Amino acid sequence: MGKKSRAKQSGKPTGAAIRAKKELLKMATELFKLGVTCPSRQDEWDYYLKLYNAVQEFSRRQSTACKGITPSVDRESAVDGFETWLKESGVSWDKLKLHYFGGELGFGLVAKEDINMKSLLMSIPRTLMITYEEATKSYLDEVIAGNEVLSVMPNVCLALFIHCERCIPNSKYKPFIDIIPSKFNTTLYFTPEEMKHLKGSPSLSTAINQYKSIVRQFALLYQVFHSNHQKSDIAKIPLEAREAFTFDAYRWSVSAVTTRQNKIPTTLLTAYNSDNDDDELLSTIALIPLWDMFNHSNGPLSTTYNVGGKTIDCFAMCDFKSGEEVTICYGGRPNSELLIHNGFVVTENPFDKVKINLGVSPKDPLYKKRTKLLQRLGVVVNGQFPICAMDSNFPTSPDLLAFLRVFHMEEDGLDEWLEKDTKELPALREVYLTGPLVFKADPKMWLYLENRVSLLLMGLNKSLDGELDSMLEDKSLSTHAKLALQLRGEEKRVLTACMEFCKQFRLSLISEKPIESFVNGSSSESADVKESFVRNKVLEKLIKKSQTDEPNDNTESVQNEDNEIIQKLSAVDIETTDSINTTSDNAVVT
Ligand SMILES: C[S@@+](CC[C@H](N)C(=O)[O-])C[C@H]1O[C@@H](n2cnc3c(N)ncnc32)[C@H](O)[C@@H]1O
Repeated sequence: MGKKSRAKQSGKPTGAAIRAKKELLKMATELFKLGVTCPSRQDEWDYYLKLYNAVQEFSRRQSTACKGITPSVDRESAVDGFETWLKESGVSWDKLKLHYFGGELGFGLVAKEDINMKSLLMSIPRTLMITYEEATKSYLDEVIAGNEVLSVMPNVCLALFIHCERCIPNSKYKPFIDIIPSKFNTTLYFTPEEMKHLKGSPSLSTAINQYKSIVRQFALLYQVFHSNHQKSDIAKIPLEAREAFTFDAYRWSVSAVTTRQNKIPTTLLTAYNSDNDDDELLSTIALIPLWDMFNHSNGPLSTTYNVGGKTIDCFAMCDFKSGEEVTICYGGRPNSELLIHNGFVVTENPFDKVKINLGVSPKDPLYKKRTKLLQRLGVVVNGQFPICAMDSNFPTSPDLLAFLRVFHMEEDGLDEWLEKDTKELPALREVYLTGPLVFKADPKMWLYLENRVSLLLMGLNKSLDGELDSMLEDKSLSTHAKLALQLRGEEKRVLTACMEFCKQFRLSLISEKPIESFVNGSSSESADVKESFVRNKVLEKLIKKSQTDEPNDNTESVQNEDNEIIQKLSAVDIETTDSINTTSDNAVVT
């Protein structure tokens, strides 16, 4: 008998298997290095393709070298087992039944009878939930405590714990895990062909950053599992979970967390002062069976945590007719977050926001003074500011207004505001200003924002060409591609409304009171002419730029232009924190 077959028979790894594992470990190190790279905005698409291909290559090698596979269960056949498990655990949900809607929605809950607003729909005991606290008390305890990433990232721990429980055949959570979808529509599941439909949207960078974070976490955890598997903290993690730790398995658990997790109070609650309003200290994250089968629609939050009974209690957020789908509200999330973390987009979402990058250039001669005033206002000098859907409010946030006003101040204005008492500073955050506080530069500020937003719109419109509806009906496009297009369509709606608001607001400012200093000694009529000249000049340059660049963030290279206004159109690269950015404040009111 040869060496190879003897090794096979004894169950010991062969030389080839050892070499393959070493090779994978080396590749994981490279993947990690690639995952910590920070590409510039211009390079991010190429970077994403490189990272995506590296992950594909890793997965291909891993699937031939390793025997571990994560179990995959058909959801519909898991329903009976799930319902029996709920019944045996004493969960009562008599007014509802599970229903499979198919398509994007998957499962949901339907009313078995007419339901009145505020009636109790279900109570789920804490003992059935998969929580971060449970993970820290499990076979993962030592590795969580000893690893610098895991010890500070509960959502990563929860994802890892779910992965492990999914691999353990006799897990107590098996009936729950079996009913979770086997695939998701989060952007982690997008191919580059699908992701490319996000080009032009500011959400592309966020989606790429999210992908990058998850690759980095995967590569790190792979190394932890495989570089020293004899260490006691690693050895106690079930072998089947370590063997089946693939990128596909990790993105599944991450997506299970981001689409289904919620905050509940920590069991350490009594250890803290109950007056403490630091939410982070008081809450932990959990996957809540059955409650996580509710789909989302807008409405009031209607779930509470019952401290005495240790249950989450969910109440009807409105009346529902028998046979109607019963939904809850996941909270006020913008569409870009909904797509990236939850895998869906809401049409005319009143909580929608589109982020724009703004920053004061260090080359600005007034950089120090602007920075000082922004710091006094508690507003970032370089950062992302949201443009909000007009449905519920103004498109601008108070911070954005304050930033823009400081950004447009002349030196004497900056000096004046720097001398003011802190109590007076909030005026800079107001949309409407009256009396002596009217800012001379406000029309210029609204024009700037209008230009900045029209620039984003130009990027969004590229390849959308006003034909969104027909594109969404195109049967050759995948669900993911359509979700990306839908997101861009919604972002376009938000930005168009904002642009119109800026224009109307500026015109009303100019028409009510000609502002002399807006342009040198001019009347409001010549101010308009000058404005439109400047605007056209800005747009002309930006169009030129957007024709040669990736349309993601069109402002970056105009930073060095000599035109005063163009010079101010600066953009910054913001690295998102290392996180799996989970759904957090969905609906449990603690
Ligand atoms: C907490 S789960 C709800 C149950 C889920 N439908 C299932 O089949 O397991 C959240 C997921 O449901 C889907 N979903 C929820 N509300 C939706 C909506 N309004 N439109 C489209 N999909 C929705 C999304 O895929 C989301 O990630």
